[in-house]
Amino acid sequence: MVLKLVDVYKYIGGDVILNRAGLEVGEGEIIVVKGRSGVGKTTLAKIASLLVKPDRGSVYFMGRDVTSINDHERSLIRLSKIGYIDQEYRLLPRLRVYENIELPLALLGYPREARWKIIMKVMELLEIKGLENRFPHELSGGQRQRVAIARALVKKPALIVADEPFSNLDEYSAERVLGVFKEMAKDGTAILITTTEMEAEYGATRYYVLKGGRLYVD
Ligand SMILES: Nc1ncnc2c1ncn2[C@@H]1O[C@H](COP(=O)(O)OP(=O)(O)OP(=O)(O)O)[C@@H](O)[C@H]1O
Repeated sequence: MVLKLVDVYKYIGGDVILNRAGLEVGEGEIIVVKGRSGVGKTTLAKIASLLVKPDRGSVYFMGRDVTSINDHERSLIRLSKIGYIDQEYRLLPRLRVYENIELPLALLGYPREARWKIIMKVMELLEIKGLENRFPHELSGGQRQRVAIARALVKKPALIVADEPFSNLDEYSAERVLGVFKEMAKDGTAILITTTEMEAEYGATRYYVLKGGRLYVD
């Protein structure tokens, strides 16, 4: 199992957002969490990507209990093993597209030549080649979203957590991104996707619905 959440609770401003939520994502699996707006999908995605700690419950990553590890260890795991696609993209505004996508590879010490090859391949797959030298504010919403996706994919993480990754994409681009996720799953990557589309059919391994703080298998 790549990721396992057990009896996770999260309280925000006195409200219980996650109420004994449990979830598993195995190697090569695509898991989709559906839920209406404001139900707690982003909160769940942040816990799944080790950005946020649950108030109660346990988080296991690659067989290890990571619930209480320190921030430094948490950052190292996130940098090397987890690709998080933020709903708001969070591209660095002063860096060009190429530099944004390059950042995780640079931090992981990939040599320049190898970085270039990997980045060009991923940009081609996501159909954003040619935008290398733009700044994030010079992109459309859908292009920004794909740059954020590219940045999460280049390091070939063990787990991808994608928080509403298709929300700004047209049908064609969404299909294309889903195709890339499926290829990565074939290579063993575990993928967790959230969506507000309650009828979504992504050819996933398993669907959950998040409701009242609980996750139900759909
Ligand atoms: N920092 C915060 N302070 C106060 N309330 C918050 C905070 N972050 C989230 N919430 C609340 O927690 C609940 C869950 O938010 P979350 O962003 O996880 O939902 P979501 O399902 O991802 O929503 P959406 O589909 O609209 O993105 C919401 O009611 C939200 O208002």
